Amino acid sequence: MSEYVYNITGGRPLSGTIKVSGAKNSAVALIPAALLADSPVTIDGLPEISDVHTLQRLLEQIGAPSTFEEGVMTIDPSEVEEMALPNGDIKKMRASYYLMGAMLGRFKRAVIGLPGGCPLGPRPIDQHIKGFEALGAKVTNEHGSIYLRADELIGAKIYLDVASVGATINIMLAAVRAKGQTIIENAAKEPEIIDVATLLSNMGADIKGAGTNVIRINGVDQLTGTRHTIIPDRIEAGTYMIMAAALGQGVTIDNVIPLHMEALTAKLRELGVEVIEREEQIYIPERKQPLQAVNLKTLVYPGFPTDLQQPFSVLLTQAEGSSVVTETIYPARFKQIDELKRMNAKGKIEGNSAIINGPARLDGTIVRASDLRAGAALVLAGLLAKGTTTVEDIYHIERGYSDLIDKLNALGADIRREKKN
Ligand SMILES: CC(=O)N[C@H]1[C@@H](OP(=O)(O)OP(=O)(O)OC[C@H]2O[C@@H](n3ccc(=O)[nH]c3=O)[C@H](O)[C@@H]2O)O[C@H](CO)[C@@H](O)[C@@H]1O
Ligand SMILES: C=C(OP(=O)(O)O)C(=O)O
Repeated sequence: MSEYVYNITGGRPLSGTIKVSGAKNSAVALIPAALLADSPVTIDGLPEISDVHTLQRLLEQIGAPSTFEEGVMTIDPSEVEEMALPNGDIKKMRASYYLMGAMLGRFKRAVIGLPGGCPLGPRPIDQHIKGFEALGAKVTNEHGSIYLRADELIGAKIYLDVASVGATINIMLAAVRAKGQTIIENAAKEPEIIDVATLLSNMGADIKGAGTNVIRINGVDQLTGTRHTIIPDRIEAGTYMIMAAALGQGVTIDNVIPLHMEALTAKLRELGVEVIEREEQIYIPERKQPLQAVNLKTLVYPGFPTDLQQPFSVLLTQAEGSSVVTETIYPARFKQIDELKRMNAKGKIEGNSAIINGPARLDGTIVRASDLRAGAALVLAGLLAKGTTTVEDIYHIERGYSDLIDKLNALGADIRREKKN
């Protein structure tokens, strides 16, 4: 439960330039990765989101203090201690699981509580554990904490049953300090994995193939501090592209890597939206034609990202015809649909698909963000709706969007963060 809500007055067009922050899903791995160094690591361009602050507190607890100002964080891991992190902040986010790989790599031991994060249906970590075990760790679950213990870590060949982002990065974090070579097969290929591999390589690690489905890591004895600039957040950028497609009178999305956006760009064009790619920007001009229904399937990168499915489904409520959205990553990731129906959207869920019929004129009401991207979806619904929309449980949204309100209000939106009545 959150004390604050977003009150959104809908129907206002968006225009101007919006700047994307550093990627949440990189940030939450880069910060734990710094624990593997023997001297300070500086990361530039971090987003101001609660997941970053939560990690900062967790690092502080284990003796790695940091400073964080204007997106620049310097972490001093030189005195970090092997301490258990069973409860509290560890449960407030998903990616606290990266402390397992980082602590295992550094100390060959770790005790870390099971993570929290968005409730998207089952989110097992069996592939992370399989990887740690292959490297020689004994892994047990005791009273809700994962205990990892190894005499030494030894490189191994690990085939992931699913191309998991978290497992790929977590295994990489431990394997950079293992003896000999680790090969991760069926590795995930998301851009955030390349970003983490870049930081680790600049710290002295030997990693080849990040961004492909086979990653080879030769373990090293020591990693040292460095400075790294994070990649832009492709999910934040995508959220703004979708908002611009819905309500834009000419919106420039700045600080984006257009190559990372290709699946969304192609889908938007299919829907009837013009998308102009520039070097580090994407421009969405005012739409001159109605949106046409499209079908969509979420896939691992470079397919359509599951994290954009929920905001995109709101755009589909505005399209003419019937769209089918199929989730292959998290089959039950459709909690936004019931809330959208309360706002007059027409749709239903069948198995791992949502069928959305449009166009619908959305009406403002009180809705609840069940998770981060459902929250972003409801903000867009509120921007489109007639009257006022109140979005509750915004703490989910603030886990992943940096300065969302200021950025959107600067484009012409009317969103107020207010105490719940
Ligand atoms: C912090 C972070 O980066 N979060 C992202 C990361 O989450 P996360 O790393 O948790 O997602 P994964 O890539 O691991 O999960 C993908 C699929 O694999 C399954 N799975 C995963 C691990 C495992 O050990 N066993 C298993 O079965 C999951 O249930 C899911 O169906 O990637 C997801 C998929 O792109 C995104 O939605 C999240 O925003
Ligand atoms: C699911 C997400 O985040 P997390 O993995 O941190 O819960 C997300 O960013 O959409």
